Amino acid sequence: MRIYFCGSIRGGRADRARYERVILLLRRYGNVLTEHVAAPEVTEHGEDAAFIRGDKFIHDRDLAWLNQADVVVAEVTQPSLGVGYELGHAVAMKKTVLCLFCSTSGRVLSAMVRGAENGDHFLVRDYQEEEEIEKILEEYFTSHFPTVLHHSQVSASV
Ligand SMILES: O=c1[nH]c(=O)n([C@H]2C[C@H](O)[C@@H](COP(=O)(O)O)O2)cc1CO
Repeated sequence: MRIYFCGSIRGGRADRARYERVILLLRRYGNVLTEHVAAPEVTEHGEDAAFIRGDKFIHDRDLAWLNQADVVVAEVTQPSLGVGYELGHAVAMKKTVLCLFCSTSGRVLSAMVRGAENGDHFLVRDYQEEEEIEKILEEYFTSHFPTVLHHSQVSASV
């Protein structure tokens, strides 16, 4: 199972540590293609600040990964143009998408994300506390990918 995780980078890094926890949990279900989204060395300037390969490289690489992905999981609390763009492409590619939104953040999620919810291939799940994410993911992968081998023996320390 190839998982494309989306989280804000140039939109702001306030939730970076949360992305790290989500990625640790996602590893139970498959290979996370975009682990760099949670990397502490990736600042709000983006990866390019660290690797100097350019925005075109980042864009084309990420769309190729998105194309390969079996599922897209996005943490959408911190608004991000890049995450919105990825979600639009994911819908166009007919990917299965789960968005996670922290309802106690004081933010209101974009209608273009909340309104894309269709009860099936595009879901938005609200949580109040980070601790709820583990259960949300477990329920999601169990119901949407019942045949996927759960790597539950791999203890993700979160
Ligand atoms: O350096 C980067 N590397 C990268 O992979 N991205 C992708 C992955 C993230 O899910 C998303 C973040 O977009 P933004 O930077 O607009 O917040 O875009 C975005 C950037 C910087 O825009």
